Amino acid sequence: MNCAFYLLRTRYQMAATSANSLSIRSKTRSLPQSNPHGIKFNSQNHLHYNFKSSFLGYKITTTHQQTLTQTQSKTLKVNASFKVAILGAAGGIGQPLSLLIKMSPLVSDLHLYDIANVKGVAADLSHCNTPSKVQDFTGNNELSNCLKDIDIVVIPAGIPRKPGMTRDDLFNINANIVKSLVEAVADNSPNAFIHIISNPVNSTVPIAAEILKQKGVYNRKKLFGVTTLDVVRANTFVAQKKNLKLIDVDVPVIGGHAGITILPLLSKMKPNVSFTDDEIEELSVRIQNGGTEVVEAKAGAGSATLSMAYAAARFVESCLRALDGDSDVYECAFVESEITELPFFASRVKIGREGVEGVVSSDLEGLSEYEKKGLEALKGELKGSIEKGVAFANKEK
Ligand SMILES: NC(=O)c1ccc[n+]([C@@H]2O[C@H](COP(=O)([O-])OP(=O)(O)OC[C@H]3O[C@@H](n4cnc5c(N)ncnc54)[C@H](O)[C@@H]3O)[C@@H](O)[C@H]2O)c1
Ligand SMILES: O=C(O)C[C@H](O)C(=O)O
Repeated sequence: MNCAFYLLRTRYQMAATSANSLSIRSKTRSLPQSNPHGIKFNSQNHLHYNFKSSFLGYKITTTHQQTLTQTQSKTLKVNASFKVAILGAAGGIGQPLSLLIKMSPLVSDLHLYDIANVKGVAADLSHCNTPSKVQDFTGNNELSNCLKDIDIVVIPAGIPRKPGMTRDDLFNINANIVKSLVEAVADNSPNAFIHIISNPVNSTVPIAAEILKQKGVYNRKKLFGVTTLDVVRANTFVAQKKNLKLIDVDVPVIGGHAGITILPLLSKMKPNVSFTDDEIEELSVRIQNGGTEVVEAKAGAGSATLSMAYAAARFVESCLRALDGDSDVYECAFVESEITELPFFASRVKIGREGVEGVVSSDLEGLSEYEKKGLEALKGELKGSIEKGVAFANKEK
């Protein structure tokens, strides 16, 4: 099975640390390490790497890399020891995401939960000869079993947009779905990393935080709004526009995940590329409207599912690497943050075994005039969405 996934790997130096908030400043920064790769599973479930590369960007240790350089081909034993649960696994995102996570060599157990049609999805997926054991769960009675001893919970449950809708139009239905699922996560896997995909992310993440607080198990380091798709889109659109090798392109995207709250930082991208003002405007608007572009093309049949599954799988894989002890994992995510005056903000974060170890605060320094204006313009909308989520979670306490 050959797949092409990309690893974003950057190096930063920790500048200041405190118990609750780390600030990371970029000092030396390598280009993204994005290696297309070939991977095979043999009959013992050992992985056979064809190149100096790995599944979904799983980073091979230096020792392994040296060995691989010498032999060009080597069988590695990878410890499949992490348990992942997907809530909303039978949906448009849930199904391809489940497949991508089923391919991960780091996952021992894959728990699929949905209110409908999940049995067939799990039966189908379970025939793939990759390490993880797949189990299906449905209905409230099975949710707690689904969530026992889970390391990462991914939540794509909820309704998608139709043309003409904003993400905020999904609030009334999805807020309740996220609330009830996060309550179950709090009761059954309070130490898990939680990845929220359900829109509107700018509100559903604050809802999740409030629910976890009410349950007395909130750990700000382990709650993530998944904004990886914005980065994936930015990398793709910029590489196309400037005729760059995709493997080299790394565009940080900050703020939130809706309209103007999505702020790509073209001045901070790698490689260092110059843009005309028109190019900056055109690219920024396209990245901000990427979701709408797909919603309109699907013409009522939903929103991005395949690219979202790809992006979410990349984020899960990064967190698995962090849990597995990789100390060099950076991704953009919407997290509780002190990088601005807003309580939640998407930026690059360093992820470790215990979750967010710090935010890359230097990304907000030295912004272009266009980015500075964009940053100020997004704050009002993002603040409103965060407050709406917090108010919802606390209204019936
Ligand atoms: N964060 C992002 O970048 C991003 C990108 C794309 C889509 N999304 C959002 O992801 C969500 C899902 O999109 P989709 O296209 O997969 O939708 P979908 O309708 O295809 O799938 C949603 C799934 O959730 C299930 N579900 C509903 N209520 C549930 C509950 N209480 N418990 C468990 N499962 C439940 C449904 O049965 C369905 O299988 C939407 O809210 C969409 O806006 C976010
Ligand atoms: O646009 C949407 O509604 C789905 C998602 O948030 C996206 O960015 O594709």
